[in-house]
Amino acid sequence: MGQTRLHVTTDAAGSDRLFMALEAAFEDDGLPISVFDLDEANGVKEVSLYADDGVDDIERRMRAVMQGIGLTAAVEREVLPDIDWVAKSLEGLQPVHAGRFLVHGSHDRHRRRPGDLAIEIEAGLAFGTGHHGTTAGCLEMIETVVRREKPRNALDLGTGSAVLAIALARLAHIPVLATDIDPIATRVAADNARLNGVSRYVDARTAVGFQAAIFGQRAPFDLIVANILARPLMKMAPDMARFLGGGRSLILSGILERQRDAVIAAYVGQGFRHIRTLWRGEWVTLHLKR
Ligand SMILES: C[S@@+](CC[C@H](N)C(=O)[O-])C[C@H]1O[C@@H](n2cnc3c(N)ncnc32)[C@H](O)[C@@H]1O
Repeated sequence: MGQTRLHVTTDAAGSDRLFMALEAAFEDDGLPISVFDLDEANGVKEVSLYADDGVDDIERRMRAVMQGIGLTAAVEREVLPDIDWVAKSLEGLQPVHAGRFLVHGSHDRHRRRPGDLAIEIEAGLAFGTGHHGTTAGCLEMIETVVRREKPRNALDLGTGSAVLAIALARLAHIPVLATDIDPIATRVAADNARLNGVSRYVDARTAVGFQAAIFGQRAPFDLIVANILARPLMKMAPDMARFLGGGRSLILSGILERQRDAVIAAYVGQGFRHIRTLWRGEWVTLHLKR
């Protein structure tokens, strides 16, 4: 059966509140939630929650969440076709440049230019085609940090398609532990590492946060990159401090501009200092050091 998208149209302030409230309410269900600009000039946004089954119950809970934050708006449904829509949507996507990196699909191999560090990402079920501001921000930050610090082992936590792990491997030729909570993402990550000729560097594993023995075995890391979301990243601050080597760099993304100060504060509390912020749309990417 296809997936159902439950969506609500609202203004910018309403979409922020709804996104956060849904994130909190559905955290344990692990349902994807997204915010999309319907009309950027007029601040009209659409918040979507994707459900595979139990849609009536999820819609009821979604309405209760909206009631809880005093948001009155219609919840609409769209049954998504049972086709590989990710593949379909990627067919039309343009390659993305971020620093020296070029992230592209197989159909755009001919558009690589000399000097590009090309990363080919096949259409798949995992997040990370380079088009999102958080991925592009991380790619840019990775280029700067790797050039300056020459890390010798790295961790990409929340690897998705492995786009960042592949970038690290291609640029620095170093072992990268690439972990994700989602076993499908981990499988896609390993496939993409193979496709890009870096499987000897990229070790894709399934793990929730830092809950696996492999982290202890591979630590301390010279560089950690984590593009997840602000709240889980704040919770992980003590573990990041534990597994990152002294004087080493951490790149964080998946953070909205308005969450930036809170995330920095959580990390300063663990002995980190803020080095640089990159803004991409409403998203920020942080470079921190310990
Ligand atoms: C925004 S995507 C980033 C993907 C890719 N790294 C990129 O930059 O495009 C976040 C990824 O983090 C994973 N994730 C979310 N929470 C996690 C957790 N607690 N531990 C490990 N992975 C997590 C998700 O499954 C998803 O693949």
